[in-house]
Amino acid sequence: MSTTIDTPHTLTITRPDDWHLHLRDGAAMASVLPHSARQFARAIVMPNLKPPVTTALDAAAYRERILAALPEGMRFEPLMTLYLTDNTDPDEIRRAQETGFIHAVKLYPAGATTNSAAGVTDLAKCYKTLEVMQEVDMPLLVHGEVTDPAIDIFDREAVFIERVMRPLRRDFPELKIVFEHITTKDAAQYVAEAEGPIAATITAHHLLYNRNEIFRGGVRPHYYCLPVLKREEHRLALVTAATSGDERFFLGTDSAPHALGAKETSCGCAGCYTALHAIEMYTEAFAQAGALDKLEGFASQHGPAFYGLPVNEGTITLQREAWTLPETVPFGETQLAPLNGGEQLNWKML
Ligand SMILES: NC(=O)N[C@@H](CC(=O)O)C(=O)O
Ligand SMILES: [Zn+2]
Ligand SMILES: [Zn+2]
Repeated sequence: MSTTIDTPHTLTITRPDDWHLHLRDGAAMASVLPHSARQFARAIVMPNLKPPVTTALDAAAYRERILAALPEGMRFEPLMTLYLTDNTDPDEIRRAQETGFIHAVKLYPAGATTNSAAGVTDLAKCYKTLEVMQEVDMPLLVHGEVTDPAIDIFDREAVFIERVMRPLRRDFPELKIVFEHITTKDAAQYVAEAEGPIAATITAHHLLYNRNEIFRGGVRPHYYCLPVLKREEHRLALVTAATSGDERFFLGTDSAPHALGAKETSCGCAGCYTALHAIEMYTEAFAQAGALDKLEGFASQHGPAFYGLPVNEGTITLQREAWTLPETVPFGETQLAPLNGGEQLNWKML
């Protein structure tokens, strides 16, 4: 770790939010929710449940289950999303907008990632719905990878920009878009240079690790997520974007819990569980870049500005102090392994 001698020992920032989070449902959700609520005041909650959250009614019920699972004394506001399908009714967008608690609609290209089978097969089928989203100012959140099996897995994000993102933004120039969990210099550059209402979330693991981590001394399934970790040059471009102070880039953990047995198997699920220690991971990444002064903007200010929400009241404090993460934590009836389980971290939230 290259944390230098003049790095401060404590850092206090406005309480952050997580603009991309998987909470799952039921007992599993009840296990992971307190981890996010410890650090974040709010989170954009992904709708890729089984079955997916496709209507305002589904989202209302899911929101109630989340609030009911929140431990006494903890405060946390789930910002709900809808899962876009080929058949999403444009009127559903108006209903969602009227709720006040649905803040975005999520595009999963069918087959691109975990629980995306019900996703969009052809964006042309969604144009009427996208028109209404643009009209009512409902953001579209995008898992930006093509699903064409002929495209190398490491190129799927860059190809998505050309095949999907550019035509989409040409046809809907006023539609608010978040390019979720960007992993390449291509995406960072595209967002930094694009005109109009586009932003990107960046995960802590894509700031800290490159693809070597998946194969360090053997296959390490807990480092496998989608979009998959990329080369070092891409990681460096993400660090540059996140620490630039550019309002278009903000925090989204993409913490994606899967039971231990679903990760450590012959065909393991995609997803890194980072909700346990996300803000400490981000702090490490910003400290390594000598950019701790840019963390508050990225973690606490740029996201609310994009979504048109107030910045949180209250603060959190991080201290430079070594602590060891548990190897596993409960996950409903079973266990899950957090990323970095059993390893030491350099920062601790007080
Ligand atoms: N990121 C992942 O690898 N997995 C996510 C889905 C997603 O965000 O693409 C999940 O739901 O498990
Ligand atoms: Zn995704
Ligand atoms: Zn995700």
